[in-house]
Amino acid sequence: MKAENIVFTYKKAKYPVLNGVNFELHPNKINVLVGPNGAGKTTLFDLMAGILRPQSGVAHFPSLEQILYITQSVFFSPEIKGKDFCKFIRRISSQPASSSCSDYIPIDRERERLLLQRLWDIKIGKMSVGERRWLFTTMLAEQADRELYLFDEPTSGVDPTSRNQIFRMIEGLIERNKTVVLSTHQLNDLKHLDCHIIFLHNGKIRYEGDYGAWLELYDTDDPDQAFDMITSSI
Ligand SMILES: Nc1ncnc2c1ncn2[C@@H]1O[C@H](COP(=O)(O)OP(=O)(O)OP(=O)(O)O)[C@@H](O)[C@H]1O
Repeated sequence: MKAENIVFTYKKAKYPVLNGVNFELHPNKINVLVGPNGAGKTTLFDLMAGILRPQSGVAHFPSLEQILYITQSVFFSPEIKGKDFCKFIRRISSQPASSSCSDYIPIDRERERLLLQRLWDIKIGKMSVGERRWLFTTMLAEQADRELYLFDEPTSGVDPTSRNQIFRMIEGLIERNKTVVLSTHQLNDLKHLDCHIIFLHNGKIRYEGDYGAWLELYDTDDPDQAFDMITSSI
């Protein structure tokens, strides 16, 4: 799965957001899209999902039926409860919807089972931002069987324990040979993960490769410093 020389300009915009973007997704690592606010990460997700089409260049990604794309704002009625959401996701994945909370998270993931139990009878509108994001990301990714998973900032607003749970779930997808791309501004979270970094800035990919090699390139062990250096040098 790769992008070749993608150029994309929004209608009425003076300049292209993406101006000759090339990268190739790594099948066995967590692909992480990094870049400053407004760099075009969400735009690139929309292009990978086929929601937007490039003005030129070629996007080699599966068709939308083979993609699970969890955007920053998944909308569900605030009136439905955690359990209604879980059952709904089961039904649209053509699986029987169980009324038992414990059927939705494997038995060895005790903390996540407790969290789901807590959210089971709470309305989505009354959950915190982080609780809602954890529920949407975990349930959708666990139930849907796709080739490519796109997560736009899945851990934003989520506490460290739940962020870890989301990363464990993502590692599980990779073990099942799924391709995963996520975006994040929390670069320290990536330290202990096997990541393929795709760094987008000023319309182009400025770095693509291993997370450790990226830090070595900037002679630092602080990813925020490497981020600062890459964005100030161009
Ligand atoms: N629908 C749109 N029409 C016009 N311009 C847009 C549209 N959506 C985004 N943009 C512009 O395109 C640029 C890239 O936006 P995008 O949301 O892809 O960035 P991002 O890297 O995801 O940012 P962030 O890290 O803040 O989420 C921004 O300058 C934004 O203002």
